[in-house]
Amino acid sequence: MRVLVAPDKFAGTLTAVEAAEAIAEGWRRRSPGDEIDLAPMSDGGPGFVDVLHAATGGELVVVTVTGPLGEPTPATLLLSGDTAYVESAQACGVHLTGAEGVELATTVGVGQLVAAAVDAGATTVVVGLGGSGTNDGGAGLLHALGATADRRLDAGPLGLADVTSVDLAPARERLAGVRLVAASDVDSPLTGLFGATKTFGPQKGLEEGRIALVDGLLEQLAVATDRRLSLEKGAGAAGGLGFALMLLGATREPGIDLVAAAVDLEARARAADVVVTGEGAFDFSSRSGKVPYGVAEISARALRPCVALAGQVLVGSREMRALGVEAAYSLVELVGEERALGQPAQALGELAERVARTWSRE
Ligand SMILES: Nc1ncnc2c1ncn2[C@@H]1O[C@H](COP(=O)(O)OP(=O)(O)O)[C@@H](O)[C@H]1O
Ligand SMILES: O=C(O)[C@H](O)COP(=O)(O)O
Repeated sequence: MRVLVAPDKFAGTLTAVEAAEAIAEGWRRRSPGDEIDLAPMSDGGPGFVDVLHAATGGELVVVTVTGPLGEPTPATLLLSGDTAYVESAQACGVHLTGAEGVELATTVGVGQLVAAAVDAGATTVVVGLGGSGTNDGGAGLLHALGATADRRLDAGPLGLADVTSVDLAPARERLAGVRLVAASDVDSPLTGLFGATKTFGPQKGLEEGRIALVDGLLEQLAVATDRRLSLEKGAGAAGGLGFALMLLGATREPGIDLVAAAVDLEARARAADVVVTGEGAFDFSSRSGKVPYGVAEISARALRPCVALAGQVLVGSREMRALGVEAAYSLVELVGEERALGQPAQALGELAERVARTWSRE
């Protein structure tokens, strides 16, 4: 039988490519006759450029940008015809900010990446969003592309305090003739109960007691620019980078859909008998545009069952089936947290071997 293996990264332990290989390796141990098709995935977060490059080729160009806390940081553009793909996490990822950085961390480097793509001749720039350690409403990106304001746009959310006017014209001019796409992994609005700060601030190290203040600063940015756009789905992706890109005319596309189209996932799902997806933590946030949910949806369209392998499974079976996933299997449950985190590839292989016992017909 044929198995399509299409996982996301397991954040902090395995890239999507490593996860796919580990699953395949374990599956083959149990069912060596099965044909395995590897399709590592991304939803716009870490791995976005690698996964697209592996699937579609193109030229990789390394540039040095300003990291979220000001340090020089290498990042890679993928140039494919007149389209450039950039991954915001490379320039402002949570791995670059540390626990206390978020209030001062900036997305300047993401703006520099976009500028480098335009300078390289791209007329479409697709910005992958997700896995960020910043929460500046994308103000740094606006700054890097030439926008000005009566407060600092390049000093994280705290720099925005009492901002009342932002001149976007120079940034819009810089991008004249360029189509911008925000490939987002979540559909949160910029602010409020379901906004970037409240939902994703804590995972970036923002203290509970600071959420209202930082959310208020992003609200000031919205009022000074375009409050209506701040309510759009995806405006809150990557700490509000989605919003800043929309201010510059970007259209929003779920990153998972974009990657799935690039790797021709639906046709590959049709050619398979079962689809295996996965990610570090399979939780309810997986619902909003994350890889397992997107892969499950595509599998359903292809009339194929989809199962998920995850570091931790944090949804009940009813929610899981609502997500279109037939069964979800947990690394931590099989081997315990220490081994799951310490030997992730081996542990994932073992889990895949078990899952093949149930799902392989061999
Ligand atoms: N090998 C692993 N074993 C157990 N849990 C893991 C493993 N790798 C990652 N995780 C968990 O997954 C979390 C990250 O979730 P993930 O779904 O990969 O990314 P995100 O939700 O940021 O897109 C980590 O904080 C960790 O708790
Ligand atoms: O804030 C972000 O970077 C994302 O849009 C949500 O974060 P996650 O993809 O790391 O969960």
